[in-house]
Amino acid sequence: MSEADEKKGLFARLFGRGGAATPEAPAEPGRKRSWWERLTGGLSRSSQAIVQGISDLFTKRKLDALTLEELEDVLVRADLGLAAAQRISATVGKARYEKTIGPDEVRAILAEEVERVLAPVARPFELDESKKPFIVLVVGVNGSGKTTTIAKLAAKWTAEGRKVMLAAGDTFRAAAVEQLRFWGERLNVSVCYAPEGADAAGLAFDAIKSARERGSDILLMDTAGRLQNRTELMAELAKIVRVMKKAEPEAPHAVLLVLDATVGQNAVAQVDVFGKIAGVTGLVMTKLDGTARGGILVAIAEAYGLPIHFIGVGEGAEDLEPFTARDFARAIAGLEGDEEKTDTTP
Ligand SMILES: Nc1nc2c(ncn2[C@@H]2O[C@H](COP(=O)(O)OP(=O)(O)OP(=O)(O)O)[C@@H](O)[C@H]2O)c(=O)[nH]1
Repeated sequence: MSEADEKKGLFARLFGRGGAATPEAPAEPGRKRSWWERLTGGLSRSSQAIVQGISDLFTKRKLDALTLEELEDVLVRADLGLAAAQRISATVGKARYEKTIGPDEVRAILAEEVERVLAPVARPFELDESKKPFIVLVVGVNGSGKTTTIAKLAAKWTAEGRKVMLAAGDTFRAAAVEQLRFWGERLNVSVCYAPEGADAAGLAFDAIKSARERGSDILLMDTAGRLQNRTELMAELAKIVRVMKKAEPEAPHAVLLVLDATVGQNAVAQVDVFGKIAGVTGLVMTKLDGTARGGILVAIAEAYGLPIHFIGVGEGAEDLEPFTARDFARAIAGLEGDEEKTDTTP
C-alpha cells in the first residue's frame, strides 16, 4: 500500500468514508449509533468475558467460598486489580452467603462497586478559557494512540468553534511529524513543526508564541514516547516543560497521558513512570474496544486516583468521549444503560 493510500485509510477510519469531520457509523441505515451503543460495542470483549464468567459461576450454584474465589479470578482476569476483585467478591459473599444468588444480582453488585471506584476520577476535561492559548502537553508511549487522540480532540474542539493549534513535538521521527501535519491539513488546523531531530523544547517555545500570535484557544503538543531510555525521556520532557515556562509561566495547563488499554497491567506501570516524569494531570484511555481487560481502568483509578477525562472505544473520531463512571460500570457489567443515554436521534 502506498503511503498516500495508507493515510487515506487512516482518515477514512477516523472520520468516516466521506472524509467529513462529522463522522457517520450507522447501526442501521440512516441512524447514527448512540454513544451508549458505541460504548457497549467497544467494551463487548471485556463485558462478555465478565458476564460469561459470572453466569457460569452463579447459575444454579450455591454460593460458597470456592465460588467467591472463582469470581475473584474472573475479575482479576479482566484486570480490575486484586483489591477491587476481592472487595467485590466479599460484597457478594456478605449479601448472600450460603444462599443462592443469580448472575443478575452479582452483575448489579459489580456495577455498583465499579461505579463507586470510578466516580471520583471521572472528571470532565476543563478548558480554562481565560488561558489563551490553553496549553495541553500530550504524553504516552509510542503507539498508545497519542496522535490519533490529538486529532480526535482537535476535531471535537474545532467543531465547538474553538481555534486549535497542534505542535509536532515528536521530532525524533519524521513519520510522527508527517502524521500530525496530515491531520492538521485534513482538519484545517495549523501545525507547528520542525525538521527531524530538531530540539522539541525549542519547538514548544515557538509553538506557544505562534499560537498566541494567531489567537489560538488551544495548543495541543505531541511528544516522543520512547520508554526504552527513561533517563533521556525524563530529561527531554523536563526540558520541554522548562522551556515552555519561558514562553508561558503557567504552561503546560494540562498534561494528558494517553494509555492503550490493550497492554493491561503494563498501563499501570506507565502511569507510574509518566506520573513521575511529566506531572500528569489526567488520563485518556484508548483501544478499550481491542481488549477483554477493560477493567484496567478500575485498577488504575484505585492505584492513582488521577482524573480519567476521555475513553476511546474505536478508531472513529466519534469513538472518543468524556468518561462517565456509571455508563462504563453498567456497560462492563453487561447491564442496560440509563434511558436518557440511549439517544437514537437520526
Ligand atoms: N481500535 C482502536 N484503535 C485505536 C484507538 N485509538 C487509536 N487507535 C489506533 O492505534 C494506532 C496507533 O495510534 P497513534 O495515534 O498513531 O499512536 P501514537 O501514540 O501517536 O504512536 P506513534 O505515532 O507511534 O507515536 C492507530 O492505528 C490508531 O488508529 C481506539 O480507541 N481503538
